[in-house]
Amino acid sequence: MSELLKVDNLIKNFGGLTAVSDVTMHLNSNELVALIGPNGAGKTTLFNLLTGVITPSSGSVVLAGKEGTFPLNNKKAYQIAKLGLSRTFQNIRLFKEMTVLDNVLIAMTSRYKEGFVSSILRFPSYYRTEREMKEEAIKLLKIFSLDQQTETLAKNLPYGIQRRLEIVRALSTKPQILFLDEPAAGMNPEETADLTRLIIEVQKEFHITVLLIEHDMSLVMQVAQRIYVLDHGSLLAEGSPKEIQQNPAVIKAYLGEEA
Ligand SMILES: Nc1ncnc2c1ncn2[C@@H]1O[C@H](COP(=O)(O)OP(=O)(O)OP(=O)(O)O)[C@@H](O)[C@H]1O
Repeated sequence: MSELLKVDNLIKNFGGLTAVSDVTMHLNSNELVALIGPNGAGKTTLFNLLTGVITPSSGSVVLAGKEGTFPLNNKKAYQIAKLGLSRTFQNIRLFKEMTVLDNVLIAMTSRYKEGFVSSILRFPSYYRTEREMKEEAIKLLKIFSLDQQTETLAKNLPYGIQRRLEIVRALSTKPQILFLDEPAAGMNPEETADLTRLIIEVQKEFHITVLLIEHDMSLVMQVAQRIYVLDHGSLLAEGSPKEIQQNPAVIKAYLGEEA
C-alpha cells in the first residue's frame, strides 16, 4: 500500500484554543480509515483542514496521487476538490428544491471540461457530454438504489436517503479520497445497517480511499481497516479496530462511556 495523503505536524489555533495540536497521520491508497474521538476533540476541524475549508496555523498536508505530488496547504476548497478530494458534511447540503438526478449532475459538472462557447452554441460535443453525464449519474444512483427516484425532489426524500444522495454526489466527482463526516448521524438502526453495507461496497467497487468521522462505534468497528483516535486536538492512538477497542487510554478517554 502506498501513502496517498501525508499529514505532518498539523496545528490549528482558534485564538487561544488549539483545536488541532501537532497531528501527524497518513492515508494509504484504497484504505478505509476512521477518525474517532469525544465531542470537541477536533475531528471536524481536522477534516476542514484536509479539505481546504480552513487553513492550518502550521504543518503540512501533501497528496501523492496518480497525477503527482501536490502540497495542499493554502489551497482553496475547490482546488483541493479538483485534485480528487471529495467530502460530505455533517449537515446535509443538497439542493432541496431540485431533483435527485439534477443534484448529481450539478456535482458532476465540476469534472467535465466542456467549454463555455460549446455550451452556449450547443455544439454536438455538448449534447454528448450531457448524455454521458446522465448515463453515468444514473449508473451511480443505481448502485445506491436511487435510480427509481431520479425525478423526486431532494426535499421529499426520507432523511437517511438524503444522506445517501450526498454520498452519491461526492462520489460523482470521481475522487481519489472520499471524506465522510458523520454519515450515519440522525439515521435509524435500519438505515445505519444499510449504510454500513454500502460504505464497504463503495470502497471496494470504486477502489478509493475513505476517511470517515463517525460516532456510531458499531459502524466504525465494522467498516474501518484502521482507526485514528483524537482527544483534545491530539492523536491519542492509532491501530486496527481490535487494537483500539483494547487500548486502555482510548477506553478511558472515549469508549469508556460505552464500555
Ligand atoms: N471556527 C471556530 N472558532 C473557534 N473555535 C472553534 C471553531 N471550530 C471549532 N472550534 C473549537 O475547536 C474544538 C474542536 O471542535 P471540532 O468541531 O473540530 O470537534 P469535533 O471532534 O468535530 O466535535 P463533534 O464530535 O462534537 O462534532 C472545540 O473546542 C470547538 O469549540
